[in-house]
Amino acid sequence: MRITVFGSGGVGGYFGALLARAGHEVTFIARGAHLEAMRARGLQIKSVHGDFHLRPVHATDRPEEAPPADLVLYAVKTYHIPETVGVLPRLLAPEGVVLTTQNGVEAPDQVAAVVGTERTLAGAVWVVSQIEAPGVIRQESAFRRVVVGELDGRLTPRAQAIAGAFAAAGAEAEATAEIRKVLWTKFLFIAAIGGVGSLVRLPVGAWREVPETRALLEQAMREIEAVARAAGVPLDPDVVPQTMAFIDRLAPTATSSMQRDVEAGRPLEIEAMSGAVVRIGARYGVPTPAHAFIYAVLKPIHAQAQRKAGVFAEASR
Ligand SMILES: NC(=O)C1=CN([C@@H]2O[C@H](COP(=O)(O)OP(=O)(O)OC[C@H]3O[C@@H](n4cnc5c(N)ncnc54)[C@H](OP(=O)(O)O)[C@@H]3O)[C@@H](O)[C@H]2O)C=CC1
Ligand SMILES: CC(C)(CO)C(=O)C(=O)O
Repeated sequence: MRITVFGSGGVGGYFGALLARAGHEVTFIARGAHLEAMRARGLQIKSVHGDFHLRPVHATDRPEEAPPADLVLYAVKTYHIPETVGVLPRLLAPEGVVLTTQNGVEAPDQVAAVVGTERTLAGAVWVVSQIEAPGVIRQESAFRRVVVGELDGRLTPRAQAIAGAFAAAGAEAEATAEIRKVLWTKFLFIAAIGGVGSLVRLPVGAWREVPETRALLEQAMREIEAVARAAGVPLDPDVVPQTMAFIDRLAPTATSSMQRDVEAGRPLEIEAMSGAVVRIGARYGVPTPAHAFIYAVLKPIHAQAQRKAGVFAEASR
């Protein structure tokens, strides 16, 4: 397959590298020091599943230099979607599709609004992976799972072929006829633990058994469950106890990526997390006070980090 990775960070860089190692023709769209390092030294993967080094790699910051793609792996953060989504149609071959990888539940529809539902596949991704240094990705989790689905709920050969390509490259991957349910189930987990963890700012073992904090976590999950049901998403009846049990099994040192972003002063995907719960809840008349509170606290922290990131970007030009 001819693949373009748009956003070559923790997710795009890691899975793109796996796919390139498996023999696919991969172009990486990147920028800044990470792009320069990839051009100069290739892309180095440090992973619990084995280190490897792709060299040379085809990396560019000019989308027009990417050959028409059968698959675009779209892996920018959610706050970069508005400024990048317009480029996607130009990256695609006539039968090409975009696979979204973002946390949250809105990216697939944002992409479909630009490239069309028939050219959009939604992906749900489980991995812990990040840019450790320019040109270097560190992948830390035993899990590296991708679930792929059509927005209209059909189980199609193309979704199966793309999941098959990820599986052949080493990931756990499957195609599903229920991608909205999968995305919302992950959302219920990540927006709740990410939101509460970003307020508490301690590893999960320090707060999941504190009765008041546990109650807040459960309320944050129940609000997402209520919004999902109002939106017609058929979550499992016991999705909240299932997710609480999963959180109880996490290593006590675990944190979410949003919590790590808060602690590092990076921008946050807060609009796509609690922001989305509040917005979608309002659309269906579902009250979401816990997420409204989380959103109100984290929104200015995100804004401040974005201002700082803008200043640094300006200074490095
Ligand atoms: N990392 C993980 O373990 C997981 C992440 N996810 C989700 O996957 C999505 C991607 O996350 P992640 O991979 O961590 O994000 P990263 O920040 O690691 O990677 C995104 C990359 O896209 C780049 N980018 C953004 N805009 C452009 C542009 N216009 N041109 C070129 N490059 C651009 C960023 O560059 P720059 O830094 O310069 O902005 C960055 O290198 C998120 O929605 C996240 O929630 C889901 C599961 C796990
Ligand atoms: C929990 C995890 C690692 C699963 O992929 C995740 O998506 C995140 O921390 O944002």
